[in-house]
Amino acid sequence: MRSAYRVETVRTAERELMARLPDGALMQRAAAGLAAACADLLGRVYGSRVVLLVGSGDNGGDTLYAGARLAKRGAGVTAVLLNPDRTHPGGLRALRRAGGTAIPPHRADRAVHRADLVLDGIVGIGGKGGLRPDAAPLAELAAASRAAVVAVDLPSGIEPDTGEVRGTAVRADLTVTFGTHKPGLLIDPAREYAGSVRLVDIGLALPADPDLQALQHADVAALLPRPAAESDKYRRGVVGIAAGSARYPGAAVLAVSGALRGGAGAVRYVGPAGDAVIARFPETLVSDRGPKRAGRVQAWVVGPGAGDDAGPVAEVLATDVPVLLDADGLRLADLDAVRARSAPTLMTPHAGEAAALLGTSRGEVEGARLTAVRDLARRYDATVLLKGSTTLVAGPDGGTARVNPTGTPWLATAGSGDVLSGLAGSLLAAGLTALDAGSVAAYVHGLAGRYAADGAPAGAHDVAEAIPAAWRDIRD
Ligand SMILES: NC(=O)C1=CN([C@@H]2O[C@H](COP(=O)(O)OP(=O)(O)OC[C@H]3O[C@@H](n4cnc5c(N)ncnc54)[C@H](O)[C@@H]3O)[C@@H](O)[C@H]2O)[C@@H](O)CC1
Ligand SMILES: Nc1ncnc2c1ncn2[C@@H]1O[C@H](COP(=O)(O)OP(=O)(O)O)[C@@H](O)[C@H]1O
Ligand SMILES: [K+]
Repeated sequence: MRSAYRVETVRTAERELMARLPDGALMQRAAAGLAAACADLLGRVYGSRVVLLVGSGDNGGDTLYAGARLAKRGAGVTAVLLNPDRTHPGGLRALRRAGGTAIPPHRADRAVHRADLVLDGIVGIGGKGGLRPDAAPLAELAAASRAAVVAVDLPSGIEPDTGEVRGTAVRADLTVTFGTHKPGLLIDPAREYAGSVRLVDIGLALPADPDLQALQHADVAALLPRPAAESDKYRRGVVGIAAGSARYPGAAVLAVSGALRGGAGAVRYVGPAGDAVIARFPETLVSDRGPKRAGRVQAWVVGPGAGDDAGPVAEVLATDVPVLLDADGLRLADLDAVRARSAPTLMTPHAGEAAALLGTSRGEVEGARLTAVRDLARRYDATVLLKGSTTLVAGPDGGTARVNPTGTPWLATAGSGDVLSGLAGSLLAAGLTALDAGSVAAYVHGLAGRYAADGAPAGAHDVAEAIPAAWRDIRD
């Protein structure tokens, strides 16, 4: 499990640790880890040209001490001081003692241009909003140089708690972060500014419940349903798919294709696309008499390709089993009916659908995904999986949210969301909680997407066909 904590929590943990350690010890741990990561990146430290962009807080302090360590190993180190009078005094002293030099921002051009490595120590977790006007040009200089850029703790200018980028921010090749990941490092758009992320342990004791978690192979493996010796198809769970329409029969086929590979013992299809479903998947139990009369299921998926027929959506919402609401179903569902449910509801909007539900724009949702997914979960009293370049899952209780670490932009292909909804519905029927079903489905689907595409375009049905390989890979 990879965990991320918001700034307030990090600050508390830092205070507690600092109270037990000699002055400056924590900063030395951070600087040592940072210098080691820079040395790895440089390959050869001796003779390299390193430029430090130094703001007036402790983020600048870390950077100066790391610069001093690199200077001692023979690097030529130049610090650009944004605010010379308020620079971390100990850090600056250490750098000078090690042979480094300091220059004002108006002389930064030439130094950055010639650098092999630029360290961004402008601002860390003390930052708010995009970079200020005096700092923004330094981010632009770093972007224009051929140097590798290492962000110290986080790329200056991003919002650490949310991953929003509201103005100019530094674009890094590598971010060396201290103590714990910050949510923003894992969520687009900020994630893109961070490059690859390396965590340096500084000994923080953090609470049990992080703000954000990314499942990894072992976590997913432990959650995947596995038939026991005495299983039968009903005990493994039956998933009902109420999807497709005369106009969009393919959505039904794709949702079923995901459901058949998601661990339920049987898939029941209800709707007008039964012929298309049976032609492709003869193992499906098909009915056209509506969800209420379809027979017992352990979870429903409703909405993909449903068109404008609100009837099945209302029928499914009135049941007492878990329901996954997707696509047209999101638009057709009555807010009060969702809120009134006693069994779990999992909603799976993409950014456009989330924006429509929240009464905002797609851009707003994509710029502040964590805020959007949490708002929706609270408003609908449901678990929400927000799809896109970063997939997030949040429960209605405001507890730990999940961020999906797998996936590929090749998944942005028509119908791949239908496969995801079938897969997640199947996991719900197999007994996973809504949060686990959503995050496990996103993980497997993201991996299947990578296998299916393998660097070339793939269709949604290819993604469904790659699910068993992804599953096996996770299991092994
Ligand atoms: N507190 C601790 O014990 C430790 C802190 N560490 C470092 O300390 C950092 C936090 O230090 P601080 O609390 O001093 O805060 P920062 O150094 O992150 O930021 C504060 C400085 O940035 C300026 N600033 C704020 N917003 C800005 C913006 N939008 N544009 C430009 N400048 C802006 C402020 O005026 C202030 O001078 C961490 O990110 C980490 O790098 C590490 O040394 C580990 C230990
Ligand atoms: N840029 C992207 N990077 C990674 N995954 C993406 C990206 N864009 C979309 N996806 C994924 O592709 C799938 C598309 O689902 P959706 O938008 O519902 O499409 P459709 O309605 O055509 O099925 C989702 O799993 C989503 O997370
Ligand atoms: K920084």
